[in-house]
Amino acid sequence: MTHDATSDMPSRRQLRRTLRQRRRGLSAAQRRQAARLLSQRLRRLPEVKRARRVALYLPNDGEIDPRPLIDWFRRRGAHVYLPVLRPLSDNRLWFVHYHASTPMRTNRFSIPEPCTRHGAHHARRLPAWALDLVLMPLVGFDASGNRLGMGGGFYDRTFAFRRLRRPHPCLIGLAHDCQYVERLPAADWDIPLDAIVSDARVVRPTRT
Ligand SMILES: Nc1nc2c(c(=O)[nH]1)N(C=O)[C@@H](CNc1ccc(C(=O)N[C@@H](CCC(=O)O)C(=O)O)cc1)CN2
Ligand SMILES: Nc1ncnc2c1ncn2[C@@H]1O[C@H](COP(=O)(O)OP(=O)(O)OP(=O)(O)O)[C@@H](O)[C@H]1O
Repeated sequence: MTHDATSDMPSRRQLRRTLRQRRRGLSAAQRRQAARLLSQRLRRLPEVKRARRVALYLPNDGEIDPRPLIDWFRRRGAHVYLPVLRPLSDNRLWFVHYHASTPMRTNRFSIPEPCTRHGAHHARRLPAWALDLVLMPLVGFDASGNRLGMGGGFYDRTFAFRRLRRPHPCLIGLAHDCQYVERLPAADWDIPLDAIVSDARVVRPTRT
């Protein structure tokens, strides 16, 4: 009989369902407040202050909203990028420069993303390794800094190279604090994050 430390925990699928419901259940006022607190917390972190090329995301499915940071980054002369699903469906992400007049389209998950068909935007596309900082969405996080995502493995695949080439880019998961669980069942392919920041805490992973 096989036995492992995660066998008595709810499955990743069950956890995803519960935690996604939980974040979607927050009121508009709670979301606004959480986004404000998150932004204040992030602005104090040295790796955030230092970053020149930053990827964030447009919130979907109750995710905590990183958009209050966009103007702050721009004022500091940093460039902001958004994830774009790579065509040919290899389940990896590209990052495309994002500003007020960036042409957008919705991807197959109905999330808006910069439209890369627009010729001028090809040049504004960065591979993942060229970023300084990636603020990534998550569904669940735990005290050791493990991350549970939407289940597509997009971020895991895109940043798999970082196992070999640490510490660049810096990876920070963002969450509503209600997405915290004491212990997540980790998977072999999970990429280690440098920190997870919520409206109420900063988790620095304990493993190296
Ligand atoms: N805001 C945001 N952008 C992101 C991600 C994310 O998690 N959040 N991603 C992080 O990887 C990538 C997209 N990955 C996603 C994976 C699954 C679903 C999702 O909603 N799945 C639905 C089924 C939707 C459908 O098939 O039409 C579901 O599971 O219920 C969304 C995004 C890239 N962009
Ligand atoms: N580096 C990788 N190479 C190949 N397959 C991978 C890699 N990372 C993850 N996968 C595959 O992707 C699938 C989804 O992974 P997982 O459940 O960890 O996604 P997630 O981290 O929750 O999602 P996301 O990163 O999109 O937010 C798994 O079936 C896994 O086999």
